[in-house]
Amino acid sequence: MISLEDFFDRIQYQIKNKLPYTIYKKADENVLHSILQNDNKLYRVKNYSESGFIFSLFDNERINPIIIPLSNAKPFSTFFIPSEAYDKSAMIINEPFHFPLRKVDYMELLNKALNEIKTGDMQKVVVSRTEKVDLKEDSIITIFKKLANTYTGAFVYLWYHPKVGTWMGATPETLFKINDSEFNTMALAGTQPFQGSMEVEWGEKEIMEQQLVVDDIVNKLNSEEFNLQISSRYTVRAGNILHLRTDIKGTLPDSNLNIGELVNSLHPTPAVCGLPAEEAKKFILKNEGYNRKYYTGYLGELNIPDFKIKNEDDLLLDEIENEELDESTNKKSDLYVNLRCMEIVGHKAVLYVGGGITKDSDAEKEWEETVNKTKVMKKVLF
Ligand SMILES: C=C(O[C@@H]1C=C(C(=O)O)C=C[C@H]1O)C(=O)O
Repeated sequence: MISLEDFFDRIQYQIKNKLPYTIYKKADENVLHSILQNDNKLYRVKNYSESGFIFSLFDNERINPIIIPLSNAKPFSTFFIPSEAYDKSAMIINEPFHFPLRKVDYMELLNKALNEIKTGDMQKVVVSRTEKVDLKEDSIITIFKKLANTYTGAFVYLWYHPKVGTWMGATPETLFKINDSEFNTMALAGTQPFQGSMEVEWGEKEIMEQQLVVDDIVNKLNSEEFNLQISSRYTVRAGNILHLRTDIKGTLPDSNLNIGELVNSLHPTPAVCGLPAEEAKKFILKNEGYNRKYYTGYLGELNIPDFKIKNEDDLLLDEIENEELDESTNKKSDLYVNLRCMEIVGHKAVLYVGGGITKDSDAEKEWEETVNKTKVMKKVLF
């Protein structure tokens, strides 16, 4: 472990020298991890046997994820105690939208999606939009620290590559985790604003929308082979909003399982695309009117040695050197869906937000949902 100051000095070095890096903090852990690339090349995943931090587009059919490979990068970790865990009250942010997307355009997209669902074969489609805001704070490190302090229950990350750009987010959604033969994932869908209580009622629309995600994951995984255990559905909080969540866990049927195959069978889940997936994706690419890029893609650790740094007791661990990563170290993968994220472009942030549409959706409410989702990012920007 290195000191917090040393940790951020090393990040500043990367920024100054335009070298790729990522910083991230997992949910409910008090450790910041970083992986700092030694050169400025753009590496891509070849066969998912590599170790590193991966970053994938939503539309990943023709292009493999970017990787910051441990073979050309150094991982560092530091102890980090969030100083401002999220407040108990709902967040109210009254700020003008600087570059508002015309609501009418989004309403048109929502109505088109609804119409397609009612007249065609699609059961669900997730549509989305962007919103551009001016940054008041110039330092992305400061914004990242605020994000990590505020959303202690999320996977919070900052990612930079000179050939791609800067992305940051606080996502509540796991694509999957693999530790040895243990496999964990979740179905997260359905949204309502957090208004001070977790004891809330969910409408039929949200329950059905989330159940579609559960069923789809279970179908794709082959329940018996994975020996799946499925939790009951419960409410989780992600900042100013609540979601429905089901945990799904199992055992990998084959220790040589190709992670790439698993990724490609699960992504994109109906939580970010729709059902049937192909039709929903086609609808999205044709009608959304902008490029999602890495929003609703996936990101995180691929085959990373298990450093077992989770709390203060592990502080004695020394800086982790690449030399220590031998074949016998247990390797874990921990991948997330890129939600509640933004792209930093100059002095502006492009916020990405969306929501699932089913036959029972109300366009006005879906618009409101995206407005609420932007507040997750705006809370740390204003
Ligand atoms: C698409 C997003 O979130 C997804 C859509 C949700 C919904 O429609 O209720 C809920 C959680 C996520 O699975 C987003 O945050 O942009």
